[in-house]
Amino acid sequence: MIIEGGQRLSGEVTIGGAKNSTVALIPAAILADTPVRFDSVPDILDVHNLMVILESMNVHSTFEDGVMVIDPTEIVENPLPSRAIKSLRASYYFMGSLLGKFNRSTVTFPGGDNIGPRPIDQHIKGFKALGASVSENEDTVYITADKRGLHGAHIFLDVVSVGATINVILAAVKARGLTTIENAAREPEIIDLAMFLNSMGAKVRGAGTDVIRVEGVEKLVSTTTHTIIPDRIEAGTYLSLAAAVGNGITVKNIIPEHLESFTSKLVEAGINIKMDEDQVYVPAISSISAIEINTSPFPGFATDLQQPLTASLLRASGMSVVNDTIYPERVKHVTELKKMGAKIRSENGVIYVEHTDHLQGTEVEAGEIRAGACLMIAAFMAEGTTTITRADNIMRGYDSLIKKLTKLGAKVQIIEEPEL
Ligand SMILES: CC(=O)N[C@H]1[C@@H](OP(=O)(O)OP(=O)(O)OC[C@H]2O[C@@H](n3ccc(=O)[nH]c3=O)[C@H](O)[C@@H]2O)O[C@H](CO)[C@@H](O)[C@@H]1O
Ligand SMILES: C=C(OP(=O)(O)O)C(=O)O
Repeated sequence: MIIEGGQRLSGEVTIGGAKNSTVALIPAAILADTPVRFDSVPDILDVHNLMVILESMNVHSTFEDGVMVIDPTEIVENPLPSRAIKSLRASYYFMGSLLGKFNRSTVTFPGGDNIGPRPIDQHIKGFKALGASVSENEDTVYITADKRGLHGAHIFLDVVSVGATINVILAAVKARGLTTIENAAREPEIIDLAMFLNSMGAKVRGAGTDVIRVEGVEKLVSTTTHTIIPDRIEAGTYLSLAAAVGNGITVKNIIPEHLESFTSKLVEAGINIKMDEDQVYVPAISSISAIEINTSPFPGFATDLQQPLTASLLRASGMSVVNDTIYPERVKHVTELKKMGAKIRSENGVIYVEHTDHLQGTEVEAGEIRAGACLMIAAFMAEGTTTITRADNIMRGYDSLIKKLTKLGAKVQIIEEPEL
């Protein structure tokens, strides 16, 4: 990705469907006994890779103008394509959905972002509680239920995990009896998944609270289109961009409640945002105050938004402190920002951001999706040209990115499209 820095950006940007919902909804779709239809599907690399995985199971899908139709009625059990599986962390949701569908699943341990260790012990604990046996061989996980299939169970998650909460819901939705998940994650994407499953006849209650009850049903029949919620992380990224280089930017199609921990930090930094029912306006900013950020599970400040906002904080007077308690090793952006001249350092997982007058365009690497988003914002702040390598990491999760940025007046291009 090549970016010419130094211009102020302005205008409107419309947020797409949430990546972290979509990557759970697509694996969930194979549980259905009918075709399913989603709209507001983001045009991102993760979605195209998930379509490759579906096709390998003879599940045909189409994707046009944000509408995706998935037909799982002819699904067959096949080995999953390891390159596509390893391209995104969320392919681990096929563990839960294949287990729910066929009473067994074999999934290569997925990749995902380079953000530090990403254990799945809580997912495995949940599958075992539902009656499955689990074994691992190198990078493959084999999960099998006995002939009677999965049964409901009481599961207390030892850590608040989005991934484990979703995987247990997927496995439990067709299991015999009642499953109770305690200490469940409360992210909006979990509510979105529950709404989709319930629209097909599932009985998932309590999503959005820390106790979720799933009563197993035999059939899931889709009769409506499920509209995916707006991406709060994409919205937060454009809001960070607006704080960094905006000359008046409106971010449209948001759910303000999903962004409260983030927008309250903007307010704390002295940014005079104007919040409406489903959009937020950020005026041109003359000064930003230093702030402290601690990430935590929803409704706390999202781990996925510490990096984009860190770039904007280089403008702040004084020293900001960013502490990612979810993924303390998620500091890939720090060394790259330094190459651009940023006064920033990380010590024991805590990032210290000092006011930086001048950033210089250079070559930097997007080590993971949100580190990439941070570098993109820094590139717009910098003088001269910045080349971001491994930009495929950014394209994993930002809908129609080049089109949206160009509309705001950005000079940005991708010179080599990522391969599927
Ligand atoms: C709670 C939280 O902020 N979750 C974020 C996390 O979700 P993601 O689903 O990746 O991560 P989890 O919510 O599952 O993990 C949260 C924490 O629990 C730990 N853990 C998780 C599963 C497990 O079996 N064992 C275990 O110890 C993880 O190492 C991590 O420290 O990253 C995603 C991608 O950036 C974000 O969209 C999510 O909002
Ligand atoms: C880390 C992220 O994605 P994933 O969990 O898909 O790797 C993210 O969305 O910031």
